[in-house]
Amino acid sequence: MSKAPIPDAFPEGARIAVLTTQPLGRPLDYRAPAGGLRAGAFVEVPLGPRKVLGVVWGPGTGEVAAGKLRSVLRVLDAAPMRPELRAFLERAADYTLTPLPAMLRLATRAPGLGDPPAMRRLFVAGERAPTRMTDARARVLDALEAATSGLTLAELTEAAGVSASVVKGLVAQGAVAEIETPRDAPFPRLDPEVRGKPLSADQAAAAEALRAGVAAGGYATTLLKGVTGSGKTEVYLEAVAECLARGRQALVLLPEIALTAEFLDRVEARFGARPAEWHSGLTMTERRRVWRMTGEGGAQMVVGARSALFLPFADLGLVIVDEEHDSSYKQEEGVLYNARDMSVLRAAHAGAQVVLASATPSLETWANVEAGKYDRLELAARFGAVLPEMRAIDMRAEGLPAGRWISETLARAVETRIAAGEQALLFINRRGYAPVTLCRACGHQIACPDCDARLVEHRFLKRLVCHQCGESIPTPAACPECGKEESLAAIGPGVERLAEEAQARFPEARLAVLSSDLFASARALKAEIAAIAEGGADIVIGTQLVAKGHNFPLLTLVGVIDADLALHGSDLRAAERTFQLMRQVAGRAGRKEKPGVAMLQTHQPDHPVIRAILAGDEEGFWRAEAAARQATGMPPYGRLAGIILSGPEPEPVFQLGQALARADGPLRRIGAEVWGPAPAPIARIRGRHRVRLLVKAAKGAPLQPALSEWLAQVEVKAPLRLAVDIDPQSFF
Ligand SMILES: Nc1ncnc2c1ncn2[C@@H]1O[C@H](COP(=O)(O)OP(=O)(O)OP(=O)(O)O)[C@@H](O)[C@H]1O
Ligand SMILES: [Zn+2]
Repeated sequence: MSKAPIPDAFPEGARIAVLTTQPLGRPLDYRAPAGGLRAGAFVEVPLGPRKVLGVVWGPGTGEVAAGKLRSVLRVLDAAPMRPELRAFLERAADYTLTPLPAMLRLATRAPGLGDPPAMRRLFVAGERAPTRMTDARARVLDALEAATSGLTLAELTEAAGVSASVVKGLVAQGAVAEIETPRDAPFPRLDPEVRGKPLSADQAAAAEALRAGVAAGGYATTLLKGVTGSGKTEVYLEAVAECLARGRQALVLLPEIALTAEFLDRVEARFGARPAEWHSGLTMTERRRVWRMTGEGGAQMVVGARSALFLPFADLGLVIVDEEHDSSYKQEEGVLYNARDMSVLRAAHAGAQVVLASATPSLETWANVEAGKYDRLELAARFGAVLPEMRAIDMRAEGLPAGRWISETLARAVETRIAAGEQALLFINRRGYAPVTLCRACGHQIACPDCDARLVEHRFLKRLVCHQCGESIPTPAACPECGKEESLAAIGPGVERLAEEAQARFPEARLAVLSSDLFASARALKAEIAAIAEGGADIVIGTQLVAKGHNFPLLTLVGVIDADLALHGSDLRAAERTFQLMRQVAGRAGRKEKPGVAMLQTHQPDHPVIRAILAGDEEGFWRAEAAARQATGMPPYGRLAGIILSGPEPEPVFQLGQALARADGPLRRIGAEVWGPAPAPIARIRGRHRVRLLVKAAKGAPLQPALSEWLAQVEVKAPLRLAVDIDPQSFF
């Protein structure tokens, strides 16, 4: 049966369907305005008394009576949304069971995106130094230096925390200049012909294979697996070069903003200019420019966080997902999606190549390679360096006194490194000073009033902080339960406490503590990372922030304080996560001339996961892990969906869960099982009680339609809420 072609140009008066970002579910019918319009056009339409943004989705469906049909108010001056992106949004909405308008919102996150081109006044650094430097003036100059392009007066005063008169004063002295520029200028051209670094034979072979994929065009996904420090970045930049040379656009996703600074420098070295950036730290002006320029082809390359994959690329040819195993690619709030998986989906629609780069790929990706869905390229050796030696420190034999966490063996190794002018990293995956604050008099543990979680002491902030909701209280002097003074004791280590111990143990050493909550801004964090790379510290103490892709040339020793920490969760991925994290953090050691060592403090040196980490037997580890998941039908060999119900009172939440469990017919029909309802491991967050159900289905089962049918049977009325998490990564 052949379908009639769907027209994509509509004359004045034609009935069209417009999808808005309002929570209505489906597109609504409108009438095309004078001059007609095309499918994909961005429009403004009336909705009740309001004017809202929408996209022409296709011909009208006829659900609005002809007499009630309202006309499109205006067609916005923006490149129409391409069929590729519209199709992707529909598929992504179906896959994640997200209403289409919420998906559209992800793709339209730029202010004033339909405004006509205009000039505006920006402030940039001037030629001269200010006559007299003050704190306020220094902040203005810092803010200008940090901005990717100039800033408006409002952005500059906001970023620097100064009044407009400070800026005007600097302009008068020539230390700040005003320029008139088009609101949305194209980004500087990247030149793929600038020569890259000479590649090793392995690197060149992998780069050639990636180039060939890009040259062939069309969709394919390749895993670029390379040990830490093997030069994956250099290799995939060659694929970017090929893509740019063919006039198509490239997107590089990074898991962490703190990684972008170093990465942008490398791009500039390779292509002679900096690419566009997309992440939560952008100003509104920058956002709008990036959004428009990706749509008009004025941005050849975008480096960004996960939401960059919803940008309106004019011709997307390549997507790189760096550190593809990283759990931060899963968005855990709002629309629940995995940016790695959605990148593959987007690329399939756009006819683009995908490169998933990692030293420790996810089991999902490994399984897709095994199944022949993804290609695989391998970099087995470090570039100009050797892999670190891995050792265990058996903590049962160390006899460490209570309240101390650095073993003698590790401490001596640190001293040796410092004496040699090298750096050591002490790694603990826990923010704050101590995870538990306990009253020695009455045994009370201080908890968050709104969450089922203990408050974590942050001594640096002098507060107790809830890691679930972010609320905090000043650290009390007396027990809030029994009132006894000076009875509160910190139990267990966090990164701040470890720093305290290290300072006492190595009084001469210069310490740098890297934890996301110790930095007021992403910029301050980037500056600290750059300072460490240049040798500005002897000992780096860090959380998982330091495990990811940083290059610290002087770092030769990594000490993991508690390698067992993540091993024992009920989490399905506990083994996989531990393996990845330990291999990644160890991979920070010995990346240049001097060889490195990683020492893992553990109480279970014979645990199979710890042994696999030490032996570096990756294929063996993956095969064992895959076999275990296969035996239980767990992902990636089976499918899961989490249902999270919440509400201010526990009873109605449970009743809703029970109603769902009883009505499991649609799930049973596809052979799926439902577990629960059960209180969530964190049974209350922000005052809302939480209940979970877990649906498990066979790999090929039509899970989403069954879930839709199942969930449609119950009515979820405010204040109750229901969230669906397809392929859940977390189970809290
Ligand atoms: N061909 C090359 N010529 C010169 N330097 C190189 C080359 N390949 C890699 N390097 C250098 O080696 C270091 C490691 O490379 P890169 O950061 O690309 O590794 P990676 O595989 O991404 O590591 P990780 O997985 O640990 O993040 C970098 O400092 C990089 O500049
Ligand atoms: Zn809380």
